[in-house]
Amino acid sequence: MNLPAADIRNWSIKNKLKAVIVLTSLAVLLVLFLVFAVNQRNFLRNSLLQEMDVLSRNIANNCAASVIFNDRPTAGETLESLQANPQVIAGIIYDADGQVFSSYYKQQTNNSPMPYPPDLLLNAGHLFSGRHLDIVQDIGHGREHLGILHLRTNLDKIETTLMRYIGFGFLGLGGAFILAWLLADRLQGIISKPIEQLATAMRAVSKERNYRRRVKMNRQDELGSLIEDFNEMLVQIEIRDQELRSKQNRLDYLAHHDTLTDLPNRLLFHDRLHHAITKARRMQAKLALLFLDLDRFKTINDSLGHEAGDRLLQEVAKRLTGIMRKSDTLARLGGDEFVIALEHNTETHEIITVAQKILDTLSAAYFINAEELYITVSIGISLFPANGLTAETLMKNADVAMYRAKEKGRNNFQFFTEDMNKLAKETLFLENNLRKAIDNQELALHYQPQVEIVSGQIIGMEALVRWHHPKLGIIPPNKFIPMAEETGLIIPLGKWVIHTACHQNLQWQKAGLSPGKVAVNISPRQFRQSDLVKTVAQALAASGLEAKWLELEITENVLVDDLTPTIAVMEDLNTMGVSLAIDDFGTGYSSLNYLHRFPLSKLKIDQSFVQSIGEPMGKHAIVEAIIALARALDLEVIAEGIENQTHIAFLKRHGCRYGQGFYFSKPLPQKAFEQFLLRAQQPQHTHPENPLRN
Ligand SMILES: Nc1nc2c(ncn2[C@@H]2O[C@H](COP(=O)(O)O[C@H]3[C@@H](O)[C@H](n4cnc5c(=O)[nH]c(N)nc54)O[C@@H]3COP(=O)(O)O)[C@@H](O)[C@H]2O)c(=O)[nH]1
Repeated sequence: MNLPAADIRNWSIKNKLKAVIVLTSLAVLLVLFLVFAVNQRNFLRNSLLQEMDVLSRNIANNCAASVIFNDRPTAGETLESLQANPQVIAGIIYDADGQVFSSYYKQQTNNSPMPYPPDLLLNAGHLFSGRHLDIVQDIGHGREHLGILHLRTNLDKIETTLMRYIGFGFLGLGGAFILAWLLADRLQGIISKPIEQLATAMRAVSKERNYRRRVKMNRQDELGSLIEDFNEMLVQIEIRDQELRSKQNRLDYLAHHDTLTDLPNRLLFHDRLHHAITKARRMQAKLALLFLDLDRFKTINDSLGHEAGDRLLQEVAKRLTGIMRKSDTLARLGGDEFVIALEHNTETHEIITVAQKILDTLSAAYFINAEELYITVSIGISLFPANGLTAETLMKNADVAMYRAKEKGRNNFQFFTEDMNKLAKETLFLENNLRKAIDNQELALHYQPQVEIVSGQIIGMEALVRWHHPKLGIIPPNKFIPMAEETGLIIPLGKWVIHTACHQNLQWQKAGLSPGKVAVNISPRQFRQSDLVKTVAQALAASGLEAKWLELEITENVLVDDLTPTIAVMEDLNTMGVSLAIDDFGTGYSSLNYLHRFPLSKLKIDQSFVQSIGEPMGKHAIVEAIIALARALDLEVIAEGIENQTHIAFLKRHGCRYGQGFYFSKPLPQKAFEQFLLRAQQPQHTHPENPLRN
């Protein structure tokens, strides 16, 4: 049998051990047996040699006389006595001349005459050759050499005896093999069993991934150490496995949850919504998706800082969790957006109850960093299957409905209708078009005069952007400025406004129209843009307008950002000679504590306060307070949104020096504003109530 080394290597340890034990035992026994056989052979040969030596001496002595007396018959008789020894096959007596004197050949033996003994035999006295022992004995009388006796004995008896021994030996070896095999089978277990147990445990561990499993065996040898090490290794793996599992669980949790609020995130919500839809489809049930977006959260975040914003979001999440049922899924999509999937209570009146509860719960006061805050929420609602059959469509439509809620004045909820989609598409259309509007020269500036209330003298004008859409006509800034802010388009748009306003103002000055300062609105995103100072400098340089004729209107939200960089930008502008006014003053979150630190020149009272003047619930006190504050801080004050004499009278009475509003003029296109400036220079056209009207 041919056993390649690779095959043997593939044998089990058990079989290898058995083979080693059995082969080793057999090899040892075989060697012992060979040694014994050789010894035995030598012993038998020596015994035979001694026996033949005695026999040959006797015969040599007995036939000495026959040789002396040349008595061949007696010598023949003496040789015949060899018959008694069956091993002797021939005996020959040679005389001193080497001639055969007498001979004996055993009967029934195919004997050919033996030649005279060779020198080798004569010198040694005996010789084992092949199957014979030849022995030579001197025949002498005293010192006289009479001849030699040559006896030949066959070795059959020795060989038979030896073969018997060998036969027994092989039988013994066979028995020893069986015994060794049985013993090996038991002995190998001492080594291979623990290894097998280890292997079984390893297989089980890798299959079941049960690292709590241990191999139990009490041994003090190397295998004991191996098992101990193996168990220790399992302990380590178990610890690592637990660590890994907890890390994986944590990662899994983080991948599916919002870390700030601990609510499910967009990914998990999408998954759950998908399941809820599948279930609803199977059960032919309804489903409601509520899309929540906090109103003016950005303002709070900007004014009170991100930490306060985060705490507010956490509190909102807590309140929402408090009013949700277990079957509802609440998630935070990111920023100030939350979503809720309602699987029960999906009748319209029930959804309205939930939505109203959300509005009420979230609008209650929040106390964050010792500040009392209020926030509202706009909710868009889409229904399965009426408003969409997939999670994506339901989300999109609820989002669209939420935007409608924002447009409807925030702090309300809206159910999705197909019309809304049309509107959303229009908004997208506008956004895409706005990108091209600057290059296509579709933007224009309108100008609204700013007036010294008492004298009616024009002190400047506010530049207000308009979009002349080739198909849609004039689009008011309220419709595209927020979108421009959101998309970042406000940066190129704002640049265009500053450049155009500076250029136009100088043209009017050159035409001798005394337009005064031009005020340009700067949105928060524009202000935060690092190159605002550069943009303004470039606009002044490009137009040639002196900086003192440019005023930038920023909203209060800008002031609540990081103070140091805000002040730095304002100071750079101031150093340049550009003045700064706070627009919509009184509506934001600016801290009066810090107001004096900003290099401002003007406060602009928000038109909502001005327009409430004369109304029963009018904000007269606020208007008065802003005027007083401006005076205290040595700032100019201008009221915007002046529409009638009542407003004028109140403002005059309380010392508000400047004003702006439809009372004086609506924002006018460039040409119309030129006419307005011209008329203002002609005192004969003065209106009885409004010096600027005719
Ligand atoms: N970042 C920029 N914002 C701009 C720019 N141009 C305009 N805007 C902002 O868009 C908002 C809406 O502006 P608009 O429709 O032009 O309305 C202005 C006036 O028309 C309106 N106004 C003025 N007087 C009266 C009044 O007596 N009654 C009345 N109902 N409305 C009046 O107020 C708007 C000016 O407001 P303000 O800027 O706060 O002085 C508006 O927020 C603009 O700021 C631009 O180029 N960049």
